[in-house]
Amino acid sequence: STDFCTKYGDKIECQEKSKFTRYILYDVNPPEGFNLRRDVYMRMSVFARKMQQNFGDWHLVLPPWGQLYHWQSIDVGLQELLPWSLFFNVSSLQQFAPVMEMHQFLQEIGTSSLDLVYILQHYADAFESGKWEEKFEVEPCHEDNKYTHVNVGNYRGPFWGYTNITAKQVECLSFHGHASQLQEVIKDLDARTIMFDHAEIALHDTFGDALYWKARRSMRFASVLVKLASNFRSEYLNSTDKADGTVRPDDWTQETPREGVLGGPYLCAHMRRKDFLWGRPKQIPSLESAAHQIKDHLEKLKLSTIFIATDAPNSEFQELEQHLSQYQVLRYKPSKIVKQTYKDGGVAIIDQIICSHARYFLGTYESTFSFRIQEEREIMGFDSETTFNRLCGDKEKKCNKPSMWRIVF
Ligand SMILES: C[C@@H]1O[C@H](OP(=O)(O)OP(=O)(O)OC[C@H]2O[C@@H](n3cnc4c(=O)[nH]c(N)nc43)[C@H](O)[C@@H]2O)[C@@H](O)[C@H](O)[C@@H]1O
Repeated sequence: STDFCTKYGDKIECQEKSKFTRYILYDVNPPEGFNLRRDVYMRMSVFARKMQQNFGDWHLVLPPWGQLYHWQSIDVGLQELLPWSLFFNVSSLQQFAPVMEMHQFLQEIGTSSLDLVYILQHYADAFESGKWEEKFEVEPCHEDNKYTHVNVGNYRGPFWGYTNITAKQVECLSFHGHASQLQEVIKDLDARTIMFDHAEIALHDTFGDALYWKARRSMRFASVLVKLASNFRSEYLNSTDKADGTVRPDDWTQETPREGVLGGPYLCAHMRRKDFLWGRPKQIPSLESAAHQIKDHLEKLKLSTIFIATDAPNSEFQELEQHLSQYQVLRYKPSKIVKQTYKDGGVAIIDQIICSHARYFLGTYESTFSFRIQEEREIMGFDSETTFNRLCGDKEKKCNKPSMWRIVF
């Protein structure tokens, strides 16, 4: 088979292609938020795992976090080029798929010019034919993009905010199908470093089966965030893993199916506000109505403590507190040092961890932030009735419960 050669000073070393380490990189449509990006990661990790199983030593490079629209705090320093280890346990991820951080990739590869970038795009007629057909093809770009051709074999682009990364070739790839189809796209290429932009266009290979859940279970949070959440639970919510029945093995591969987990003696409501107020006006309750709904649940559950996870400004939180004055209403307020170290993403994860341990969870309609909490509770073994619930809009006639995506081992 073809050899790959690398130049070290004036020496050239060649190796058989199948034995050479090769790298897949990706990025996502800029406006997408943190929790949809986690979903895209799952698709890409399944794809990279299959590449490694079927076609040699392929690795997935974790795209650094940064510049997300929702990360608006100004008192936390730059929220750019953040490694995955700030939020997730990377060794856990590696037990599912061959992933590495960007800084490790840059160290290993010793060059910052990627061989090939594919910008995924939908087929122009993707939603017209109604016929399901997996296909892909290099085509002219349908829309403007942020890659510019500087000179032959040299493109500049966003590249997660790295100004020193460039690409040798950039193509638009019309794509329709599952992430695994990307195997067909690259398996016979000679490129060593291939990036997919707009990776969200590739769909999950399978949704909700054991492999999907393995990828999901491998996404353990960074242990320091778990610790910060545990400290808050024990200090303010009378909640410990031992008492709540949520003790888990450190290693996710050792986790087994569980049922009927109790959870801490509090209700958690994830109250998505901000852009959802105008994006989903019918399904987002007023603060007064949210308080009423929460009260009803507290009474049924005979609980008196409520934890609120929200992106709402403090003034809205205080108004909600007033409507619920006979109960204990809590919100996680990070210390300055926690906020500066773990930033908006880390604080959001701490909120998610606290909610995932509650006796009962109320989410927000179509929020991926709520979906990720639901999955966490499925993994831990909560009864689905305590998990798949949501706040309803003030005038919503038919307030359907969220779809139940039950865990499969
Ligand atoms: C309509 C879509 O909605 C999607 O939002 P949705 O799924 O809720 O969920 P996310 O994609 O996570 O985006 C919401 C972001 O807002 C902050 N946020 C939301 N809720 C909370 C909370 O309870 N606590 C804390 N600390 N932070 C919160 C957090 O930074 C989070 O990543 C957007 O990502 C898409 O771009 C799009 O706008």
